[in-house]
Amino acid sequence: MLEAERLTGGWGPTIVVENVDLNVGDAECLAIVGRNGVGKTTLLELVAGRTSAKSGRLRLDGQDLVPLSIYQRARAGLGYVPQNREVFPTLTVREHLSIASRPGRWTREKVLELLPRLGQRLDNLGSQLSGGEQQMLAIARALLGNPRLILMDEPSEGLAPVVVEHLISVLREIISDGSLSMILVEQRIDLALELSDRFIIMDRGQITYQANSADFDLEAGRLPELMGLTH
Ligand SMILES: Nc1ncnc2c1ncn2[C@@H]1O[C@H](COP(=O)(O)OP(=O)(O)OP(=O)(O)O)[C@@H](O)[C@H]1O
Repeated sequence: MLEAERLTGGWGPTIVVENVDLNVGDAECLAIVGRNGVGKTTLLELVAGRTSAKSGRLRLDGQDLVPLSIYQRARAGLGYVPQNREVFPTLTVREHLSIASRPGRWTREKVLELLPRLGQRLDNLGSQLSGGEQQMLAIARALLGNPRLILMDEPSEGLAPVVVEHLISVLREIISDGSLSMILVEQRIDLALELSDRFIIMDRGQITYQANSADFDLEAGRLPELMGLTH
């Protein structure tokens, strides 16, 4: 459903992501892991249209995304849960949810069933939410747009262990629902492998390794070397 071919881009004149080939299938979860600063967020931002590609091809269900704006890409079926969550401090939870809503399988009722805590916070402002609640709101907002593909940037970052446990079960439910595909950028490798079908390792803007998540033996201890942490 998503196909990137030799995707290259970055910020201003700086190339951060170079010649990346990426394929995500229907209802597939692809995890992206790698050291800090290797370009994982930039890759998601290139897909979402928050920065433009210098070269390469990018298609969603056969539709060329390259000429489309951020909003057109959202309408074409891309959802985004950004690393900094982008919750508006002066809008209520209810307002966040109604702005995001587009018709489809993920209705407000279905989303609040998955995230009941948000249902109790509907009249609270974004600024009154905990970090975990803000993350759940960012996920709820993306789901309500009824995307074909959801891009998740480090959802577990900064969350307390008990909240991460809840997040894992929420992400598992979203994936097993089978209605969308996911690209998950995640620092927690154990979590990335547990949730994804396949994973890729990025280093310095390029894909340096990929494998099926279920086949990868974390205990074998090859990861630091594969991630370029040993030199
Ligand atoms: N919005 C932005 N504007 C300008 N430069 C950016 C922006 N986002 C990232 N960069 C730069 O792109 C390079 C790659 O960073 P990026 O955030 O894509 O890596 P990452 O692998 O996601 O790292 P992290 O795990 O720390 O989030 C860095 O040099 C960073 O400073």
